[in-house]
Amino acid sequence: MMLTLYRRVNPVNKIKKLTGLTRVIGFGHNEPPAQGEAGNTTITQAAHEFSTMANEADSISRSSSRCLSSNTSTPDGNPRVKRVSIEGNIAVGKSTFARLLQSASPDWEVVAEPVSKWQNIESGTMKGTCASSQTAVSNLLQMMYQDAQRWSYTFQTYSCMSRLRTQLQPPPARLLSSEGTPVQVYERSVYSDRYIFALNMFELGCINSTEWAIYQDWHSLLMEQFGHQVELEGIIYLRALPQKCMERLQRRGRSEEKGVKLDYLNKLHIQHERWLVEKSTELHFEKLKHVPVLQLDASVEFQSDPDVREQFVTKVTNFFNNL
Ligand SMILES: Nc1ncnc2c1ncn2[C@@H]1O[C@H](COP(=O)(O)OP(=O)(O)OP(=O)(O)O)[C@@H](O)[C@H]1O
Ligand SMILES: Nc1nc(=O)c2ncn([C@H]3C[C@H](O)[C@@H](CO)O3)c2[nH]1
Repeated sequence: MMLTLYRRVNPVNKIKKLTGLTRVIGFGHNEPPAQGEAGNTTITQAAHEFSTMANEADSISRSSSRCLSSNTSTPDGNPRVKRVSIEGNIAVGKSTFARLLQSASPDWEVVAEPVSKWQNIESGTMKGTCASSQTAVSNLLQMMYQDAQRWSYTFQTYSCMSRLRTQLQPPPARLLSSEGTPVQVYERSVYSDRYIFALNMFELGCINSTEWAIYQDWHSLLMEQFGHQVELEGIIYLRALPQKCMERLQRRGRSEEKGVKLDYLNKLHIQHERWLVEKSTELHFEKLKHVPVLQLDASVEFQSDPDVREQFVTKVTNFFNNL
């Protein structure tokens, strides 16, 4: 019997060959990311083709109502403690803003992005010379920036898993007994993992079509299984132009981000705008399509200006009260 194997042509690879974008995004210090938008539209079309294919069987019906054991519901079925994520480009100021919120009200609990986990993955033990052993530690954030094509898929599996853990953390007792509007605030979410970063890496060719299909498959399964526990009631979008984010990124000087180029921040900015402003990103979770978004101008300097800080806190308070 003869077996015929058909090899599907990966349109992204084909496009990369056509446009010469063989290393669409190399953050490694010897591999600057390609400048300009060459080929991006076509890659985006290919991305859409694949995301449609991978998701036909994947349209999510919300999982049968899984109750939050640690977050009691109001009579209308909504969780007592609201859940909001802060979204925005790299170095736009999410952690800084989160600290401001944390100090503004005891009813708000901020949960940081698990960056330090990505920088310190215990990856086994190394035998030392004199019978001692040392723990080997990998920095996945650095590995991803140095060789995006090799490590992006691995990075997205780990970032998404660690975000899921973060979002599943029960609210602290203080929030459960609050008489105001208690809110758990996450720095980014399982949704930006998919609709900002993983999607962007796919469009850049750093995640191939097989990896993207697999990512979407398990992401949808997890969202379905964890149902209401990972849903958000609101999103705060901190918006600033990529140039401003670049200035802050450089000022912060995180060593892993040395190779990040303005072009990459431009692309991430576009993904945020599509998802949160233009609403043109194809989403697969019904509730997410209707989550209210509070957009704040993050380009203003608020650290040294108490009036600006107060205005931000007032806007956020009103937003939370209306969720
Ligand atoms: N409103 C602001 N005005 C001026 N500088 C700011 C402002 N917000 C943050 N910064 C500075 O910009 C840098 C990046 O801020 P921060 O670490 O809060 O960004 P981030 O969005 O959390 O980053 P990441 O995307 O890596 O998680 C820091 O050096 C911080 O002090
Ligand atoms: N590739 C990729 N996928 C993600 O889901 C993701 N989330 C955050 N980051 C990068 C941005 C900052 O450098 C740093 C801290 O936010 O980590 C990500 N990078």
